[in-house]
Amino acid sequence: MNVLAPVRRDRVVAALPQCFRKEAAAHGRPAFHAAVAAACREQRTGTVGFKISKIIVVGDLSVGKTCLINRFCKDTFDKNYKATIGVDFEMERFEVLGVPFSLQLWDTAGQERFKCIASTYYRGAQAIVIVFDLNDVASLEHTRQWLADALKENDPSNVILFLVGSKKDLSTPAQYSLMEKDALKVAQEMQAEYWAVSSLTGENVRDFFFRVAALAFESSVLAELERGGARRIADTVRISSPESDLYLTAPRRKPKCCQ
Ligand SMILES: Nc1nc2c(ncn2[C@@H]2O[C@H](COP(=O)(O)OP(=O)(O)OP(=O)(O)O)[C@@H](O)[C@H]2O)c(=O)[nH]1
Repeated sequence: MNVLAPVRRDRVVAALPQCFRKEAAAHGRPAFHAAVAAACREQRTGTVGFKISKIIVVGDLSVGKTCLINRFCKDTFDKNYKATIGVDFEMERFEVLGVPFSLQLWDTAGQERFKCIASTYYRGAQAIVIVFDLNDVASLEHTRQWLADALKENDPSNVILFLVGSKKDLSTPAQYSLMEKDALKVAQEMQAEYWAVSSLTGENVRDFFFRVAALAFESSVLAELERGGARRIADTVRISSPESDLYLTAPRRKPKCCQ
């Protein structure tokens, strides 16, 4: 018996959502990986349809992590600041290329005194979203430390990274373009995909989370195909090497700032 409600029609992903800036994108492909599209068409996605993908959202206090999640999940915006104590999470169900896929979005505390509670929830993330305030250069500088802390609990070769500038509505175009230059440099250094959003106006918020869902889904299907392929080969010839076409995704190096 299916006890879950059907996926909302506005959470259906039928094509790969595009990146925000080509210079700092997880990949520049215009469409889903061909192997992923074929697996979905032929219903060969294994356990991916039952998977809940954990996404952690980290960054300095008051940069707008809670507002970002609330804008997407509840379409609300609160102008009053209420610190997150420890962690909180929201679930969002999607359908990607016809396959159900859920994101568990973990909102973590940015305040130093709650950080040790929050960091105990970092483990097992499929994507790390590091948020900074586009109007506060110190919050951008601190993103390297947030990434280093989050990677202590996760395998750097297996997570997708996003660097998100928040409160875009508060910066003038001139201020924004200056900040974006620095942010792109940091994103490239981290090998993170860069986005700029406003939770007040909603600008880019939906596009951003759709991209997160799509990339997490794509990497889950690729991992499933690799596992399936590896099992089949192990049954016969017992060969596997990173050069073989079993490895559909290139293992990512540890970001320079965390070496
Ligand atoms: N103008 C504007 N204000 C924002 C935006 N996003 C968040 N804020 C404001 O920034 C303040 C902090 O937002 P939160 O989402 O609570 O920040 P947080 O990062 O979750 O903070 P911690 O829980 O302490 O880590 C609040 O007063 C929000 O109203 C935005 O896009 N535009």
